[in-house]
Amino acid sequence: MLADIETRADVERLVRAFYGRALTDPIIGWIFTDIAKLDLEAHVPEIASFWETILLGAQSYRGGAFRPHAELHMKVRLRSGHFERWLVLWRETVDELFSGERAELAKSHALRVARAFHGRLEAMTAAPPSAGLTVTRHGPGRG
Ligand code: HEM
Repeated sequence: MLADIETRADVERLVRAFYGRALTDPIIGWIFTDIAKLDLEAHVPEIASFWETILLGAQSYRGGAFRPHAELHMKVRLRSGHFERWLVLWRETVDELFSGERAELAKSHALRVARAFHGRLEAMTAAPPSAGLTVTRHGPGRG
């Protein structure tokens, strides 16, 4: 039986394992490697802090997670199929490594964030910032 997510080291292991899949994925890999040119070593501490804050109550994440996705969306439209794929890879990675309450929360929270991101991106596409809207951050800053 697998253990639950307990420490920041666990969170980092999860995040690294996820990117191991995501970066080579035939559906979304190119977005990270060719478009965002993701610097994984710079990115892992940020995203680990995001998940540590949600799963372990660490408050180590400073917020603003939506912004890089809005920037990405301007270059290459992030569609629901991309988010669906992201979620499949995330769930597979969580289930492969962990089991328990926090593992479940990691999956359910990802679904909520993916829906929120996608909804905001679609709204942006309908009325892009160049049409007079400003991209702002709402809520507690974790979205
Ligand atoms: C198709 C879907 C997605 C793509 C292509 C994508 C891609 C990216 C990229 C390229 C970055 C920026 C890395 C950087 O330059 O620092 C990023 C950051 C991030 N993403 Fe995503 N992402 C996706 C979905 C999600 C979802 C569903 C979540 C939520 C669970 C999420 C959470 C984050 C967080 C927390 C950051 C860090 C933001 C920061 O630096 O503070 N992403 N993502």
